[in-house]
Amino acid sequence: MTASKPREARGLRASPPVASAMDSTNLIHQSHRRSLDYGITAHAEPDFSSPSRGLLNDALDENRFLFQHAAPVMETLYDQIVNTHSMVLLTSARGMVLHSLGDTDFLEKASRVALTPGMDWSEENKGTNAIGTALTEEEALTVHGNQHFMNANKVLTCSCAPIFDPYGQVIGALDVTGDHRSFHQHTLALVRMSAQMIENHMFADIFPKAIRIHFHTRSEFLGTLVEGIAVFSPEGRFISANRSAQFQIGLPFAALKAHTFSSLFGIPVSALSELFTGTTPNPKQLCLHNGVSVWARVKLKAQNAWMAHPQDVQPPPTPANAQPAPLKQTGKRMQLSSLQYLDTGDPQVSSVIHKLRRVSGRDIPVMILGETGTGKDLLAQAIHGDSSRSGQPFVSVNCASIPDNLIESELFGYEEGAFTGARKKGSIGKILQANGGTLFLDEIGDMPKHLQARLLRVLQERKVNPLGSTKEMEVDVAVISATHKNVKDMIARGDFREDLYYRLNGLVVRLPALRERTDFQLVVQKILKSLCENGQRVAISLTVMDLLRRYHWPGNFRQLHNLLRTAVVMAGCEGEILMEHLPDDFLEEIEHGYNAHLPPNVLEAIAHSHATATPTAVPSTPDPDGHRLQDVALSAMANMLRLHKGNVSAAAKALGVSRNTIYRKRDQLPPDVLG
Ligand SMILES: Nc1ncnc2c1ncn2[C@@H]1O[C@H](COP(=O)(O)OP(=O)(O)OP(=O)(O)O)[C@@H](O)[C@H]1O
Repeated sequence: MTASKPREARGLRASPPVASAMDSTNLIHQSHRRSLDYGITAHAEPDFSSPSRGLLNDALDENRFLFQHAAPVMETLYDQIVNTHSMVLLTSARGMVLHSLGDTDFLEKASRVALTPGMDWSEENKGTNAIGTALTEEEALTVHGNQHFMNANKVLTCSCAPIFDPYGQVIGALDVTGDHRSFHQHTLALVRMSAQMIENHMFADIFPKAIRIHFHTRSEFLGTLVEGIAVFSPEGRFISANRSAQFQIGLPFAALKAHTFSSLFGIPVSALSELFTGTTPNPKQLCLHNGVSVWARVKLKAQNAWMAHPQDVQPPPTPANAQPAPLKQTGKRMQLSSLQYLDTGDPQVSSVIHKLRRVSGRDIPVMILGETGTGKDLLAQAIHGDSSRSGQPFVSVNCASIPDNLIESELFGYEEGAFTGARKKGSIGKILQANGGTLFLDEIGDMPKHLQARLLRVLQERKVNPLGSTKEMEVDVAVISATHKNVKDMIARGDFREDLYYRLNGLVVRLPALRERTDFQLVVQKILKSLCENGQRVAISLTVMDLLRRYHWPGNFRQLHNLLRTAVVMAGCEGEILMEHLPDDFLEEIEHGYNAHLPPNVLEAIAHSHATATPTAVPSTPDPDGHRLQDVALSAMANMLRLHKGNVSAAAKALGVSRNTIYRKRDQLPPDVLG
């Protein structure tokens, strides 16, 4: 077992701790002393006996979270060092190899065995070596050739970085080991960056329901490895921060625990939803408590919760003709794919997902059509999440929200001093930020005509030419675009370039409006679940569900989310959503005209909820069209009573309401109808 240093002892560093050359010599010295203390002798044969399968399986089970986040990063790291006679290893916090990637041909047979899963590289077992020593010291370091304690390991060069979980505990190590003749001084930097990437991925996953703020003094570093990430409870209590966040805020983890969102960022946490609307809104400038100005992007619980817990999501009912949803294989562990979360049984959505899966990885540009709030942005993120580019950036550009005069520089970037007001060091622009990953062009229908030709050139030639620069830069991005506009009409009017349209529309998919979906009820249940903590689930009355199902939802999911969020607050997470828990403006809208298709029992319930919610305000001022809901309900009752010659039971039965409902309204009904 490795001795764990208290987190604060490591001080404030923006990236994983790494030992300087001098420190490194000291560390190796100390490690040699420890190796002697462990009773290891340099010339002894290391223990390379096969580990028990059970032990390895237990370790894999115990480290599933680490493995899941590290495996994709290991692949990327291996791509960088391929052909260098090296291997990438992931170990547990105790130094057991969990996973290895690479070709062992460069090694003697014994060393080959040493790098297989199950082998123990703790200092106690192998003396000084990069894995064991990095885990003991909680520092990234290289142990090269003769620096190894055991003679048998002196043929190796190893660079290793510890991996910390979001609570500051070392949970494993990432290592590149190779033939000592193939030593490269950049290897350690690569390993450190990869370890940081794993840590950031874990951050994103471990606090799905919290508020996550990503920030950096330079906006172009948002979404990169060096961004600060801090996590707060919905009430603004500090939960965790990565190393870069601690560095930028200037406080260690222990001191941060006494802080809140507002004490660190100067604004109340409640202001965030106003400030950061949309799923990938533009970064905003905030001022830290120490006066440093940072660019920030925020992930709020409600935006992500829906997709956060695959284990919470029941598998959708699979339509008879649909193929079984694919599972992503990550080493031993199977994961549901992001697209799968969105497949909740509506046949139109299932067909969209089916088509998207077929083109996945084929470099075919996807265009998503759909009304506002139908989930285009979420779908784009899911496509990226399921693609081989998922470890790379997903960069979203909302062409409608950037002023015309800024969109060019936002997209293509600019060189220092390219125009008045340009930032000192220039900006790389969104297209280059997305390099290797996915560029999501939201509201593409709003792209100014004069920039369409430039965008087309980038997509055709895969090169970007930042403003004010003579250099062209190669770029590799998957492109997803979205719009709620009818692009074909725009082409006919000459507002959108046809050639750009054909470049973007490799596969066109349309998301149905919420009112068209057949899985409405399931979707409501899932959203409700995501709005409550700790597995609590608020119930919803049949009448309310009926009303929601019949409503036309012009704002689609966005509107439904907002409505349910309010209703859950009103009803409480252990309660039941009744009519009186719905927002007044929604009920008013229904009263004022959207009641044509509502059955009487729903109308009655609405009237009743108003009566209970605002007893004194019932039929004060009728609306201009004279269609107050109260009036509609009363006249329906009066008509039915006339039809049944004053027989209350028969009228109530025909209306689908109780007799008491009619009796309660007796005073407001015309006297002749009750017989
Ligand atoms: N299938 C879904 N189930 C539950 N919530 C969803 C679903 N799709 C989208 N949402 C939620 O609805 C909101 C709007 O989604 P999104 O931004 O993806 O829509 P959009 O079509 O891109 O909107 P716009 O056209 O206005 O940009 C978000 O809060 C998102 O989390």
